[in-house]
Amino acid sequence: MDSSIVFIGGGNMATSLVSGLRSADCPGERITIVEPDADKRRQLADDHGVRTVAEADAEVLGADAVILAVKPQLLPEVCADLATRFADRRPLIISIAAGVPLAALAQWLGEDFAFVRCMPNTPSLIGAGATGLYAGTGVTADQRELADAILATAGITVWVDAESRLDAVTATSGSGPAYFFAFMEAMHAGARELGLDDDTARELVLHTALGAARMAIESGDDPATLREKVTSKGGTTAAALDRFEAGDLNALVRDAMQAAARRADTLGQELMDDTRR
Ligand SMILES: NC(=O)C1=CN([C@@H]2O[C@H](COP(=O)(O)OP(=O)(O)OC[C@H]3O[C@@H](n4cnc5c(N)ncnc54)[C@H](OP(=O)(O)O)[C@@H]3O)[C@@H](O)[C@H]2O)C=CC1
Ligand SMILES: O=C(O)[C@@H]1CCC=N1
Repeated sequence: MDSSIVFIGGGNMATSLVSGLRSADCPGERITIVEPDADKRRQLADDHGVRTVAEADAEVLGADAVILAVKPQLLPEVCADLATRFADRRPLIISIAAGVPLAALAQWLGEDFAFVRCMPNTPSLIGAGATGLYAGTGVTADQRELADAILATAGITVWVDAESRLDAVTATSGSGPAYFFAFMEAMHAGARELGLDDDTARELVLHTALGAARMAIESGDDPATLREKVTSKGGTTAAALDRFEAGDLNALVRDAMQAAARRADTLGQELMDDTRR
């Protein structure tokens, strides 16, 4: 890829995406990270061979794509500042901020930009990410291709045809890694309680998670079929799954995901309300 890409914010997600881009042979000199923290700038430059700057100027913002990778709560202020720094060139703006609607970005940055809103996840760091994307009006086919190419260096990409679906993507794959990590934590604790030492418990849990995910992807069978294949009648798995059912695991997961989706929705609304005041 030879497009020039600028990240606003050099935190966890920007690092994950830069790592994907560099692994896909995107030249370091085509990537600029705007990050106020000097230690982070040094680390990013050392680890990934990219250009880093403390503040964006018109030259930096004259790139092909500008990726907004700061916390949603900082976006109104960051965008208001950026809006004064663009020259005439209008790069594609790609936002990875959870919950922030394109209407809010247009309000803060200006209506004359093309926007793609997306939701990546942290496994992007190792090229195993999953990203949902939505293209706002005015995004050209080339810009859509560029956004897809950038995010595809970090894993799979899926496009949704309604912006509201990104809240569902956020609740599924954006926050999703944390659900699986929480489950691993719980299993790790459970294995220790059953008498396994810490390292053994950890190794068994992590490789079980990896094996289950790989099998679900590589076998093509759906998870319900794979679950049934593990579950011998009257056996140990049935004993455990019965406890999940007694605790209504399905309802709990549904409820948790709905809470995440609702939070994505209210996060954006709160920011828009704050900046209208
Ligand atoms: N974490 C996740 O799993 C996911 C996060 N997201 C979204 O990604 C975005 C970034 O999240 P994440 O990477 O976790 O957050 P981080 O806090 O790790 O990164 C944000 C970075 O932006 C820097 N920053 C602060 N102010 C400015 C500024 N004015 N100009 C440029 N950079 C600035 C921060 O520096 P400092 O720390 O010094 O303030 C920090 O390094 C969020 O909007 C989040 O919703 C999307 C998908 C998944
Ligand atoms: O928790 C959050 O708000 C961000 C968005 C998805 C994952 N992390």
